[in-house]
Amino acid sequence: MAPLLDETPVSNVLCDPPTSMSANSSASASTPTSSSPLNIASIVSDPDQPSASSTVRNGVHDTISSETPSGTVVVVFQPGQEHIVHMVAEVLGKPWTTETAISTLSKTDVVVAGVVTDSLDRSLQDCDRAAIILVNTHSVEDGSAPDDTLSERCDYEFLYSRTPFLRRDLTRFLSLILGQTRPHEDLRTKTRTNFISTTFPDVHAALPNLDILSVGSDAVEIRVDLLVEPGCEGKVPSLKYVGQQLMLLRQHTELPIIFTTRCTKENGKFPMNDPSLFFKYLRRAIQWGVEYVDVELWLPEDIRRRLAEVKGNSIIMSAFHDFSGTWKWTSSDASRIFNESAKYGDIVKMIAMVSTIEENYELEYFRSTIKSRGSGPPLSAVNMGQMGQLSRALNTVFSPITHPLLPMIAAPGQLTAAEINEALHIMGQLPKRDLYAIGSFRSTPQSMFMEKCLNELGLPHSITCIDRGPKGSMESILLQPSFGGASLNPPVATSTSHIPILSDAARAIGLIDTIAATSSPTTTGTNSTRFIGENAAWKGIRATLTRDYVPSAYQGRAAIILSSSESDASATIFALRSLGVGSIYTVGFKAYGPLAVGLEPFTSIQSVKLVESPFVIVSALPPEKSLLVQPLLRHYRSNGRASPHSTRGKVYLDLTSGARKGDPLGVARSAGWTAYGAEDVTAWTTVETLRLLVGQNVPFDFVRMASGRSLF
Ligand SMILES: O=C1C[C@@](O)(C(=O)O)C[C@@H](O)[C@@H]1O
Repeated sequence: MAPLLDETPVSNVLCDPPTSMSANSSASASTPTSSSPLNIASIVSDPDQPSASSTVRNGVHDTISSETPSGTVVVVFQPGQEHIVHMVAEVLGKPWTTETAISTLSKTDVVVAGVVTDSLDRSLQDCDRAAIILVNTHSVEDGSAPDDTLSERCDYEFLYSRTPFLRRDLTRFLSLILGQTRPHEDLRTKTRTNFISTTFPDVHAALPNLDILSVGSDAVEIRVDLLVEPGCEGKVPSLKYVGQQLMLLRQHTELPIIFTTRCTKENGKFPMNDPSLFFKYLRRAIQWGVEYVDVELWLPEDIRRRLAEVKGNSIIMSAFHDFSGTWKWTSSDASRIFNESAKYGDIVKMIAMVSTIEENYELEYFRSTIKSRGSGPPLSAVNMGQMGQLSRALNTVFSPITHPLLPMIAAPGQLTAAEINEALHIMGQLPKRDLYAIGSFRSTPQSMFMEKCLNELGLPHSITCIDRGPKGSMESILLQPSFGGASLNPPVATSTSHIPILSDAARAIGLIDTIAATSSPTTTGTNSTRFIGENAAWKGIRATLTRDYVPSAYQGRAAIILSSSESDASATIFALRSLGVGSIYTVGFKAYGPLAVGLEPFTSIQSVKLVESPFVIVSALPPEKSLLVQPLLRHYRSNGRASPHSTRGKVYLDLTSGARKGDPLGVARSAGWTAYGAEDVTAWTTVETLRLLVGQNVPFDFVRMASGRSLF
């Protein structure tokens, strides 16, 4: 048997990572052995804070979604590419082995096992196939493609090249295939969703503008049929080429991808004489962990059913297009098509070419009859052609959009996100709102950025930056009749008057950083607007923490939070609890609010030394105290002898902003931590804030690019 990394007996390692130990427990094998000096006494709070069970997750019961994957993840790797097995284990926060008899492993708890391609047959002997998730991994760096039979044998396939994006792409892939992130769950709750139909023959051409292209989009469509493989012009691009193109696209956008093989009869280039070709490509897309797969309705039912059976965590978009110009939304065929699509589709897309404006009204009537059913998959329906443009503004579910920077439009009559918003505004569907960035000078750059986004998206709203000023001045803004929402930096307490409704997160955290407008229908048929106090910061923290680790990597693991006050730490506590962390040890503050239960304050240097190695440390210290975290980072450095590699201290998040003392991020990186600064959290939080304020998606990469390294 190949040794596990730390040479711990296999029986000890093939089990869940150690659960948290109380600060009062005596030292054990998992106690860090590093003897770095600790000098944090000056920030340790009084020991009178009662401690309670770390399993209590009050306030966040609705947000926990970090299930541990069930089954052994077997990573098939090419000779010489063992590093990919380590990386999978890292991302999952699990120990790994290159144990070759999988049958013995699958009876134990979750573990990552690497199997080199040549020994797959031997390794799988007597193995319960249902107990393992077989992931083929293949480096495309040398231009090669995986062996087709090997790909087909595996459940999933990860194509990679050694770029700075590899880790992030792997995390996203694993999170999706293991069901730990479900992007569609989030998108289905949005009032409107758009996707950008890219029409590039080669994804490379899209990369320089991808960030700007996808402002206002919730997903990116790759039109596989429009890809042109060099040397194979006029032919269906090979799976090898498609795989590389998809990998490239996914490495450059955090948005979910829609994989489309549009047929020749429906304005695409995929030949229709061999439906099994569609199955092959779409099945492979599912194996590649693509979030949305477009399955055309004309395909034989057997193919559609089989795709639905193997879809895993991908979402099937059933697609029907009619270009005849004679097809009618009022015909009985419309309902028949919807029902047939709904058999295997999670979303039903119906699109027809029209030549009169009335056909948009007919579509709206059809839409309302489908809505009135109250169940079944959502309908995404638009008309093509200039006369159909109205329907593109009225459709709310995954509206296909274009952008001036694309080489061509994907279908006649397509509009940009800005055009749709402008049309909605003119029709009275998107009234102008006065938005505010309320706070200190810190909110100015953020509000300037938001203003640019409003312009880019063609939104009619205004945004005004104002200082919070004396007590009561904010309240007077909230009472203005044209008030349309606000971002608050710094956040305000949930007790602030005139914000009567709170989200669950804001209530638990005790802070509001966004006031969002929600409109709901009244009994008289009109819409009434209400304002809700939200907290976007915790989502920014969670999104940052799950960039390089899947959510379950945090489950049951210890965390340390350093802060000068409970309020500076509360969004972090909430985010960590949403990831199901184990014990949370606190340094520098006492907690009394709804999130206090289960926190264990470090009471002395001794208690720091007695607890298990934390998986994550978050510092929310003010700049003048920022260096106080450095001894902890050194103490729990990642080369501690006692823990296996894949379970030792991992993530350091530094929420301190402004001129600071010391260089905690530098110290963390050199001590082996994956370290993030406040800028990442701020960018993710801005994504969430824009979504709450104006219901539009502005991708993280765009925010990060536009904000530079130091802005807001
Ligand atoms: O299904 C659709 C919709 C579409 O045909 C349109 O009409 O905008 C554009 C296609 O790229 C996409 O796959």
